[in-house]
Amino acid sequence: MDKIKIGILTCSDRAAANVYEDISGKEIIRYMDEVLSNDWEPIYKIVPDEKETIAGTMLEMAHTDQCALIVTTGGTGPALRDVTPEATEAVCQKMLPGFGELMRQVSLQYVATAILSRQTAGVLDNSLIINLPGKPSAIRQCLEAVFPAVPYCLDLIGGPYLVCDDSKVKIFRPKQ
Ligand SMILES: Nc1ncnc2c1ncn2[C@@H]1O[C@H](COP(=O)(O)OP(=O)(O)OP(=O)(O)O)[C@@H](O)[C@H]1O
Ligand SMILES: Nc1nc2c(c(=O)[nH]1)N[C@H]1C(S)=C(S)[C@@H](COP(=O)(O)O)O[C@H]1N2
Repeated sequence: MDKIKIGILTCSDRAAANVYEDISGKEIIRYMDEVLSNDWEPIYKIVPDEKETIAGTMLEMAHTDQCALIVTTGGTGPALRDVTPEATEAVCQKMLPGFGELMRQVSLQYVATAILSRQTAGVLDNSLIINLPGKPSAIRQCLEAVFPAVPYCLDLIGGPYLVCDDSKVKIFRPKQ
């Protein structure tokens, strides 16, 4: 069987310019390695905070690389150059606002500034895109909150059948 492809997209001017090491993107890869029982392969890219570049990379990951899931980090805040949610909205046919709502609610337990993130999620053809904040500590906090619903979402959009280590994530698939 083909490996499931997952896009990891770090949106950060400074990580793209090698001012700092991209810890957050690597943390997303580590999380997927820990929880997924499927054979999977990361398609990993770091781009600056440019809406057209981010949107173009999302389209490439979805259509050319056939990524079932695309997880972004960074660029979700209120600063002028934070445009990851705008890029996500530009390419998605459907938005899934519940992802952002839950991630902000969970993040508020850790930082009062959680409300500054405009992180969202949406469906681009057969791919699910999820935005995470840039802070390395936010990655696990946010993914743990939403991941139980991710496999069923992929089922509904014609993606691959995800299986997780039950001791790490309790996947929820409603009975059909
Ligand atoms: N990908 C990352 N890897 C490691 N640390 C990061 C990353 N993204 C953000 N950080 C850390 O979180 C802090 C706050 O992130 P900030 O919101 O300013 O980043 P950003 O908007 O994603 O990146 P930039 O401003 O370079 O485009 C940064 O100063 C940095 O210490
Ligand atoms: N879980 C979690 N969520 C978080 C944070 C965090 O440290 N942990 N940082 C907040 C802050 S300070 C900002 S400005 C916004 C947007 O961050 P971004 O622009 O790096 O995406 O995410 C927020 N959400």
